[in-house]
Amino acid sequence: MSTPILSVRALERRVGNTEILRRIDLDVMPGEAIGVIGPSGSGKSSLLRCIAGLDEVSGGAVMVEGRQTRPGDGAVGMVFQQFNLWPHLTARENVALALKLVRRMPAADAAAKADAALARVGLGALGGRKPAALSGGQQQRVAIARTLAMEPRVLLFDEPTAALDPELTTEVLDVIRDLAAAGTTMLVVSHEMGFVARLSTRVVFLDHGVVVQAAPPAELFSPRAEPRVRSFLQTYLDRVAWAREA
Ligand SMILES: Nc1ncnc2c1ncn2[C@@H]1O[C@H](COP(=O)(O)OP(=O)(O)OP(=O)(O)O)[C@@H](O)[C@H]1O
Repeated sequence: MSTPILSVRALERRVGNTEILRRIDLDVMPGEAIGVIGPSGSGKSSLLRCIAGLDEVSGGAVMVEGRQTRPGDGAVGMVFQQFNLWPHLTARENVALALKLVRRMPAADAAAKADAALARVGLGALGGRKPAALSGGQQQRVAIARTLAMEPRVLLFDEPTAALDPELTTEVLDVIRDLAAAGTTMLVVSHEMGFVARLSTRVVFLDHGVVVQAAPPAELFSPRAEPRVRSFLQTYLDRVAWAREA
């Protein structure tokens, strides 16, 4: 029996009187891709941000490989909706920056590692370009390479395609799918339901800061799913049906 790579235990986040996350428990096995879905405001981003140590938790624990995570330990890496690349730096320099500043890696080693990370997202030939000379999809792939280069044990994606024009989402989703196929452990928050259904080993449905159901996609995306899950997913099916008719 393998042991979880990520354990979330009774995780709570409160801001004032608002309970944002209520005793979340989640064990993620090595190589799992966990889709996180749920209504707007249900706590999806907060869950990822708490796992990454970016939001303060009010109770509980986040452990990676049995050790409680600490800010800056690099155990968890996160990719955001916004790419946040430095406009004056090339793709390679953007990826290498944290390797030099945080990991204290010599410049030549950091550049080589950045090139390897860019190659993994299909941008091996574009390391010398600045963000303005890249498409939105390519910029997001640079942001993914930047996170990969730090070699986190667990990768978190928070709406990675939400800032992209629809025609640019596929290339980013393909990169995430390839990383999952290569055994990267990941949690993905996305409204791309078809992608989540195909990618995930399990899908977690959050509502009001509570895990309503966590199950393989075939169970969650089925008529037997918990009623709240079903009615949420129905809105997506309706939208697809509407688009077909339009
Ligand atoms: N710093 C904060 N202070 C107060 N309330 C907050 C704070 N951060 C988040 N919230 C609230 O917590 C709830 C969960 O927010 P969160 O962004 O995690 O939800 P979400 O499921 O990711 O939503 P969406 O799909 O719209 O991005 C929301 O009601 C939000 O308004």
